Amino acid sequence: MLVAIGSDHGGFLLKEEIKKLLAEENIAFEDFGTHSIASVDYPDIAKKVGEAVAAGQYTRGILICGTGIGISIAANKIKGIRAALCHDVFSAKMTREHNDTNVLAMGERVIGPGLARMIVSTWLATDFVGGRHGDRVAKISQLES
Ligand SMILES: O=C(CO)[C@H](O)[C@H](O)COP(=O)(O)O
Repeated sequence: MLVAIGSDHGGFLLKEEIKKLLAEENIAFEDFGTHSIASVDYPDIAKKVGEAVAAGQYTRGILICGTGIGISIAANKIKGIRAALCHDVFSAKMTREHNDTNVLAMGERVIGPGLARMIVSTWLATDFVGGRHGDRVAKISQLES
């Protein structure tokens, strides 16, 4: 498992918290920025992380902005990316089992670090179940061509 993580300024503090979690769980990661609370544009970060994941250089991506909405919309424009905005543990589990999502998005201005940690741990630990869900994910991929 190799995780690409990134945020805009609105998600910077939560990104730093999630990096601590990844280190605690011995999960390798690379930080694609931003590296301070100075204002940046979230599509630029989504592009860096999304393209790295879509290219197969990283197993999964984690993206954080203020709400998680903009950065997930941007990531989902990249071919091969299935990004899910999750602010609860149930959705984090189900989006891995049913949607095989390869990017998790969250909003620092929406949830606290404790819940965010649980969401990340659940999302990283949950496998795609395949079967009928595989057929549906294949149909999502067909929408890209
Ligand atoms: O949540 C976001 C996008 O969905 C951004 O983090 C948010 O729009 C940034 O806003 P501001 O420039 O006012 O800090």
